[in-house]
Amino acid sequence: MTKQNVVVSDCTSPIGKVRLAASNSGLFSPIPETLASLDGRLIAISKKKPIKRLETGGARVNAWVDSMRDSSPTRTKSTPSLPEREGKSSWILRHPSALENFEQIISASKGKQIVMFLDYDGTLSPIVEDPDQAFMSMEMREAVRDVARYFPTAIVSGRCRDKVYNFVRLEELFYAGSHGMDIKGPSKHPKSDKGNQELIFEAASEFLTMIDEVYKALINEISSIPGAKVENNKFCLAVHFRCVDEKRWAALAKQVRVVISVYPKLKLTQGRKVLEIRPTVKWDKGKALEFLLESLGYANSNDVLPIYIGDDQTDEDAFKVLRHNGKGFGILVSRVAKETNASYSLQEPSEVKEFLRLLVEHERGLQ
Ligand SMILES: O=P(O)(O)OC[C@H]1O[C@H](O[C@H]2O[C@H](CO)[C@@H](O)[C@H](O)[C@H]2O)[C@H](O)[C@@H](O)[C@@H]1O
Repeated sequence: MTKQNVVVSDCTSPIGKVRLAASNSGLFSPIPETLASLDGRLIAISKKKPIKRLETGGARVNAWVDSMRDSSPTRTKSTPSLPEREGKSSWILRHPSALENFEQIISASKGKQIVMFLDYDGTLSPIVEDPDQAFMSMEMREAVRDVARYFPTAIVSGRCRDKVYNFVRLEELFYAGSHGMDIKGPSKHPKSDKGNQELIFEAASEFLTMIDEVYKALINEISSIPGAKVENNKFCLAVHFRCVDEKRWAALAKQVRVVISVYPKLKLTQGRKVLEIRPTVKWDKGKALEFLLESLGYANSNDVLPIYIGDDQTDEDAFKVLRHNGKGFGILVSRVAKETNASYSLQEPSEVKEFLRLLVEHERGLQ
């Protein structure tokens, strides 16, 4: 790989500081276990399997490669076709379509303020090989813009906040980048209890230098692996292996783990064909969701219905918060059945767009 393959960050410097305690949580990644049916399609059911952090031995590397292989399950030839399957999936019964159950969601929102939380990659934009080309469609952008007219709306992404803003380009939204560690609100938002004061929050400012250091080390280390990319997401890093030959995944995983093994305050997690390096702060998309609800004046309120739509493992933190608080709904975007704390499901970004449109239509009908 040449260094031109390396994605260079366009992120800016820190604004404020919030110090949080470090945690040493373990790593979990989805391992497909069995197959079931989802609306007539074959689906692999994933189970979380704990993986110990930062060990670089052979068995551990194999475990990592297994979970890397399964981090974005796709249908293969060995997968039975639609008619080959029988029976109803218990998964789809537990996580029914948010489109087919739209009325149920609407009736739960009666007398409540919907607050919309949207993940970016795989939710608003389709998954593509080049992370810099993950554009959302004009129609999706319109749908998000319309939703934000009626409901406070936040984009919650693993990406650097500036980068995700550059993809979405809607000033009226809240943006939580770096998996929620970097939050900025619109300069004016009537619902915010901060009034017209701009909302800015950073959960891991003290890690900026470390992340930058690791970024440089990783660029150097993985430059020999064709297709590998490091993306600087400001408070975290993403090492992409979507374009790396599977035979090289073990080498890549090992190199990444060797680099971060000298940084005990960083942890390694997985997303869709991506290894993510994050500070061990107790902050995630779930905390960002709570923070934003509080900023909007809805802490401990029963008058709010948060809806969070996301496709990835890191979105589970937000789904968990909603489930735990018994308020609002998580909606998982996935074609395959996964262990999830989401209440509903949607298959792909086009269904997300449809769902957003239905919400807007419904709200317009009320006015
Ligand atoms: O929280 P998200 O907004 O979903 O961000 C998670 C990661 O998304 C991006 O990577 C993913 O999408 C890429 C473009 O479709 C794809 O090439 C990659 O394989 C996916 O993992 C983003 O590039 C990462 O920085 C984010 O952490």
